[in-house]
Amino acid sequence: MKLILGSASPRRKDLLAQIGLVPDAILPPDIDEDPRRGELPRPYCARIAQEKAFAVPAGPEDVVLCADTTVALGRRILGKPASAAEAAKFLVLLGGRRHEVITSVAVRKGERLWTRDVVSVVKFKRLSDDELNFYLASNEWQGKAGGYGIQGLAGAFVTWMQGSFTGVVGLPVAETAQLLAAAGVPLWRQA
Ligand SMILES: Cc1cn([C@H]2C[C@H](O)[C@@H](COP(=O)(O)OP(=O)(O)OP(=O)(O)O)O2)c(=O)[nH]c1=O
Repeated sequence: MKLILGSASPRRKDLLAQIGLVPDAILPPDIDEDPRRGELPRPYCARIAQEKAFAVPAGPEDVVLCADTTVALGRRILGKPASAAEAAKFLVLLGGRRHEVITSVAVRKGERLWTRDVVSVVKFKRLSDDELNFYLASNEWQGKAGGYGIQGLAGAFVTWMQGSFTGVVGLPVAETAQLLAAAGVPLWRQA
């Protein structure tokens, strides 16, 4: 049995290491992440995590771990911004209000699938022009859902949150440990 992390995200690798797990292989999936017309954030996020899990090549006894993180403002999905201008638009939308961060985790062994959606709520302060420009210049918005990373400079914008901090960063470690245990991955074993 091999543990395969199906993710190009360095955060997911680090969060897995936080619970003492080093994958035998890292095989990032390549799937179409465009939302379907009218698709709501949570079903979208769950669908993408599952599609990622089935897109990773693995043997019948191997365990594949994939996740997707989606920022949702009401029914609206804020994905990874394609440009600084789009990141600016997202950050202005997020300023002064609450939004949801959903991370869906999918663990697959052969045809069996274990899944979990972890929903957190994050509140941003209203951003001044200086804060916005400083943040955009940092480039920390790149490759992150909603155009920010709570674990970096944007942590200073977060006045309140409820849920799973590790979930917001990309892999909710408590729920992931449960799913992996269900799939038979040995956890809490002395080296
Ligand atoms: C909201 C938020 C997201 N993110 C990141 C986590 C994810 O890496 C990224 C959302 O994109 P994802 O599509 O979930 O993941 P990814 O493209 O980085 O990697 P892969 O699909 O190969 O697993 O946003 C943070 O790092 N901090 C945050 O506060």
